[in-house]
Amino acid sequence: MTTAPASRARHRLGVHSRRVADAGLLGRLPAPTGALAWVRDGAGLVGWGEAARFEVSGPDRFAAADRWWREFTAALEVRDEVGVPGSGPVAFVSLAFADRPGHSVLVVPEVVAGVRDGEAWVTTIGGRPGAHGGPRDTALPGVTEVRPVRRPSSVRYTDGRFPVPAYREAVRAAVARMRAGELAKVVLAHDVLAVADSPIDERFVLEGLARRYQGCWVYAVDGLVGATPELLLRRSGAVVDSRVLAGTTWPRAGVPDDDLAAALLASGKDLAEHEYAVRSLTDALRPFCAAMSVDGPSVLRLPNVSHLSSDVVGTLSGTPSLLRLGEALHPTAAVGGTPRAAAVAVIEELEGMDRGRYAGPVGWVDGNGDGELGVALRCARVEGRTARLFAGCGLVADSDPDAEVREAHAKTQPLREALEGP
Ligand SMILES: C=C(O[C@H]1C=CC=C(C(=O)O)[C@@H]1O)C(=O)O
Repeated sequence: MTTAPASRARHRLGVHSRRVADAGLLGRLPAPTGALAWVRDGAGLVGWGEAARFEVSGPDRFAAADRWWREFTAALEVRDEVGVPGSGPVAFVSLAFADRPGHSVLVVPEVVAGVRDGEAWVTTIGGRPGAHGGPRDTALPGVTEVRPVRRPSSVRYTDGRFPVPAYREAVRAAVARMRAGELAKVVLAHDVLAVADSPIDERFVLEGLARRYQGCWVYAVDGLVGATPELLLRRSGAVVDSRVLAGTTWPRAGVPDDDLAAALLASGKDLAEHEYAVRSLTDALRPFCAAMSVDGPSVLRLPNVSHLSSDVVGTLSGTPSLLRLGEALHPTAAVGGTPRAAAVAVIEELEGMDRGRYAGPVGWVDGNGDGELGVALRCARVEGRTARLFAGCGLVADSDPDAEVREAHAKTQPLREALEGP
């Protein structure tokens, strides 16, 4: 299913990026819903309004999104006074994990506020060419008021479509299949439903995540809100980089963090999980690169969990767009498994739920094909008073179902905290 872009996109739209004073990012989002964000430690992009939207599903979703974005940007009249990745036209991206049923979306905001290397700018998209304010404008276009951020006074939790007891059984079944040699690794996830007493303000969740999960990419696209520590791929011209995570431990009473980190680095099970994930990424990226290097694993410490982490950097040999590179890489064995096709089939069979955009690529692309795509982890799909939280764990032949249930619970902590507030 492909939805045509808004009819406005057929006319020649104006895009204007200009420098402004840095006034923060998340605090500028004007409304409780419809937030667009990709922010890490105060830098990144936020957007609001909708100049155009593209929706697609199916195995062709990356290519269709890429084609639509190229056509859309080719028809724009761009005045970019900033000239960095993320200035000029930008689309926020959130793609489905699976080929089916899946629902992927690109949203082009009317206004984007960006911060990069201490430099701030605003981009307006969709006005008549040349109609935007000049450098003396101080008010942000498209914003009449920033509505106060609301917090729910209570949140309760209830089963999602794939509750914990069924998840534990699915983990057991997957482990049996791996012991029988059917596949080497698979990542199984489950969901939890949070129900608040009032409509959830996406900005409240984003701000809570940004405060507690520094070093993570805090994101919101079309109601999917989260803070991911994992970067599928960033493209800045000819340079690409990725942060691969797999292999996890979590705080336990009486065990010093340093001991947990040392045990993680020495755990054969976690090192194997990690190695599958790194290899899936590097094998898929290598054909596009003239050079590539891997640094890791080391331990990435977050407030709720610690992960084995490797950073991959490559130099592209051609000029594939970020979306086309994402198509080759997704899903890595950090969210799918090894071999990929067998793992995806086992996920579909044993989870029996639609992951939606959880564990899919999320982030932004610009008019040069640059951008950042994270792996949509530690997230919730927010709709009115409900938020559907997702968490998954990489499994290998010697995984323990009870430990995986505890690990998945630790991975929902960021969203539970952000929904409930301080
Ligand atoms: C699938 C998730 O995490 C992945 C990323 C880091 C570590 C993982 C692990 O150790 O299982 C998972 O591969 C999730 O958070 O839902």
